[in-house]
Amino acid sequence: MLVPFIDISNQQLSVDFVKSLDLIGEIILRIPDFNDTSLLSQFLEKHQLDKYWLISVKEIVPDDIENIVKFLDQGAQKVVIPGSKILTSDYISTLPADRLAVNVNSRDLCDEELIKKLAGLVSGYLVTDVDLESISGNFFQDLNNFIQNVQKSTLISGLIAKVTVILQETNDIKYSTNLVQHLSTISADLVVPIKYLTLDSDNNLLNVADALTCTLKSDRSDGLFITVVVDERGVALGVVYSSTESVKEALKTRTGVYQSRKRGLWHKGATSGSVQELKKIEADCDGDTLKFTVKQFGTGFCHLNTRTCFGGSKGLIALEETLQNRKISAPPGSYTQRLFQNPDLLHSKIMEEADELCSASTKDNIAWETADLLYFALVKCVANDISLTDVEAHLDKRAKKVTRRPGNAKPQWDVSSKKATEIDSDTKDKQIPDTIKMQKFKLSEIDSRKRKSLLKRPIIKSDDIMARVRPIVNDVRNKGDAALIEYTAKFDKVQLNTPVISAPFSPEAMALDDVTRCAIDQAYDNIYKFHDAQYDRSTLVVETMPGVVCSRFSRPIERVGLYVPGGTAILPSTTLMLGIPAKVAGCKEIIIASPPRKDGTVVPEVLYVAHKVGASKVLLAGGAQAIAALAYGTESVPKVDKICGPGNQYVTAAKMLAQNDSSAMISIDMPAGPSELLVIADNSSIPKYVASDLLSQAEHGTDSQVVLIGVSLTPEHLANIEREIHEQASRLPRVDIVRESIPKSFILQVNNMKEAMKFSNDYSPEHLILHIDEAEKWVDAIENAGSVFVGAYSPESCGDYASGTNHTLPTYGYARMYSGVNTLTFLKHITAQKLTKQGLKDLGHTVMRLAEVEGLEAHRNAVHVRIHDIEND
Ligand SMILES: NC(=O)c1ccc[n+]([C@@H]2O[C@H](COP(=O)([O-])OP(=O)(O)OC[C@H]3O[C@@H](n4cnc5c(N)ncnc54)[C@H](O)[C@@H]3O)[C@@H](O)[C@H]2O)c1
Ligand SMILES: N[C@H](CO)Cc1c[nH]c[nH+]1
Repeated sequence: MLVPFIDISNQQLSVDFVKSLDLIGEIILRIPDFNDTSLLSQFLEKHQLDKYWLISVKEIVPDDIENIVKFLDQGAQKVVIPGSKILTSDYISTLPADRLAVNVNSRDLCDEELIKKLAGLVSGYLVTDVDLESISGNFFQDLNNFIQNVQKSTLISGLIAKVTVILQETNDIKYSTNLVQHLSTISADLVVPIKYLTLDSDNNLLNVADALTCTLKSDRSDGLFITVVVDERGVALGVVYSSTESVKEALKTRTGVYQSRKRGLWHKGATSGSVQELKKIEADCDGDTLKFTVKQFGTGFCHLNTRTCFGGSKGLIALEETLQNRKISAPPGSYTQRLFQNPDLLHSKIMEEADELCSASTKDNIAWETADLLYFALVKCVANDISLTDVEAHLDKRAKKVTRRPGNAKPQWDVSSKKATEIDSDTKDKQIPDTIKMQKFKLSEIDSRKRKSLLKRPIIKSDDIMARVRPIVNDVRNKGDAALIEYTAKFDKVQLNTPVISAPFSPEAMALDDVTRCAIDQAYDNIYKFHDAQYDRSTLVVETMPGVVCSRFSRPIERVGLYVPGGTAILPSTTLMLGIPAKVAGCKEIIIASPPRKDGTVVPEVLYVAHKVGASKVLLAGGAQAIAALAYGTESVPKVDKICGPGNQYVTAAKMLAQNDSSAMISIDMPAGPSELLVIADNSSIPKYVASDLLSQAEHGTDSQVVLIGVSLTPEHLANIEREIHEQASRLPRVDIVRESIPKSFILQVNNMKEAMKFSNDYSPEHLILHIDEAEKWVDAIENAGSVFVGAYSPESCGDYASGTNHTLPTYGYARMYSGVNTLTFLKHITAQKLTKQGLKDLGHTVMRLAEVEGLEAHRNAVHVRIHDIEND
């Protein structure tokens, strides 16, 4: 292996070059004097090295010791000190051995006594004064013996010894990969002054990547090195291949560059934007695998747009990602966003959680409280643009300190000096912090006004929303694509070059793993079957009286725009629910609109479905701006005839505005707003199923509303459902949303099924689930609901994704008069009639009389002129 050597008095160093050298491992820094700390501080400030050893030009004197400790505290990996000093200084010998290295003159290699004495006191050896000639002669054998002795003696103390060799400076010195390889056969590293190193091709200098890879071996026929890629926290992102060429490029650019087996040099992220900043390249213990540590940007490492090739994140990384997303755009009413905006609240919560953690005593409780505290602490970090990696860098830095602080508490926190208050851990454990619960009412105890208010949904301030949406719609109408791009940058924080992707879509952009693709394919087939069955392609023909034949046939709506929400959750399932009926109906042009991801792309699942349903374009925009583009058209978005799909209040308001503007010539499906669910449950219900169903809709948004009607529930049964709600909710990744939506939702206790059904029909829920005995028997009693789920094994999630029914349904009580999206949504019906002479003769007098009643003479005459002819024929 190669160890670069830098004399820090050299002012000419290129910062970029030093940064690249820092990627391959430890660097030895030579400082003029251990007594002078300022030069090193300046150097480190400029170069920010990760791992370095320090050696001084001047002999060490007793006064230097304090500074040596300072250097170690500051982060030096090892300080190189002559053996005589280590053995004679009481203080140095107490410093940790893994932070000390010794310089050994090549003449002393055979001094076994010295090696024995130093064993356990140091972990690094710098063999000096080696001349190039001797390295292939006897000296090599001596060095080999020395290394074996060192390894034996240090092994006992549990240390890993590193032996490095530095050559005497001569004029004609030439460093080669042969020399590096030669030394590596006996586990010695070659120290090379920076002036002999290069990242380019220069025959007189040693290329750093050549020196790094020359000691590696590949067990592959193509000679490539298996390369594990990890993030800064050591989490594996995936496995790729490297060659000497790719390592050269990686070191030069300090980015993730690999060797693709098919396509040659592969600059990771060059096309997807998911680039990597290179942090470290290391070889494994037996030199057949490389490890690249990187900072990953964009959607992630995997081509499937997940963070890693082994799936998404979890634990603290997942929490950090969620918080960072919330900071960019949080759902309305998000608790995390409230914390971002209110430092006082965050301060109080951190203090409160720290206090609760101190009082926690059982394992579960301690874990619970620690999780709470970590959450609030991380909110504070993210609010101030501090990452987990930054926090860990501090921990690592602290771990390098050799001096320890006493660690006593500040007086105001010193509980040992105060009279400790006994905490009854039993009571404490029973208090579940922030219970997530619904409001509760009994039908028999509320008056009609209260009942009416329970039937209402939260009031939407539609004037406010309209006032916000109108200028957006007008802008898009007047300025087209430019306005679309501008609003996407404003609301979605994405800068697009073009707002539209046209079919055929690139296979890479819709690449999915097999499991996801199969799931989508099965859902597609079921939804297709159910929607195809709804399409009656025959013509309806009725002879209303002899000679008068009326008919009706359907035709698809030609151009449709399908809105797929993407604010708080991206919904490929909505793409299925809208795209399939449009395809079944035979719409000629299908355009899908959905807010883009942070990297400006569309989710591959959405694109895959867009491709399956035959969409011609995907519009990368959300909210009112997307609806306006579909309604009026822009340079790149064709105007459509009908817009379908759910969305937030801005989407719904824009749909209503467009529908009311006759110049837009547009129709919409229905006002589909925030998701809602009503569950009717009796004592035969299974509490954990009931709770899971309620939460499945409550997690959609802070404005989602769920209702539980309990039919003569026993107090125990109701308590079990409530406990399940809290416990399951607390484990959800979207608990922040649920914490807002559940308290706005309610449980209503009734005495019998008749009362339950009456309330449900009056409420007209988007989804209705029957968790009751003999559930099918009650289906006949349902008058109003968007979609019904019958019995314990029909979770609403099945209708959301894959059973076959549609999930775009009327909310807000509109189920009273609207149906959910279905195949007919994308069809229009045309009627026709044919009258024979006799038919007209028989019907004509009725028509003429009615026209006379209405005073419409021309109508009457159109019949009269014909009847006159027929009668005079
Ligand atoms: N009823 C149904 O069938 C059904 C199905 C699925 C989803 N939903 C509902 O759809 C909704 C989806 O909402 P969403 O927000 O996640 O996604 P969305 O795609 O509807 O809205 C996101 C867009 O809103 C716009 N926006 C955000 N803040 C804005 C502001 N301050 N001013 C103007 N525009 C702004 C942005 O352009 C953004 O792209 C949820 O309420 C969910 O319950 C309903
Ligand atoms: N439940 C939503 C309709 O209100 C639809 C949906 C999409 N993904 C999951 N659920």
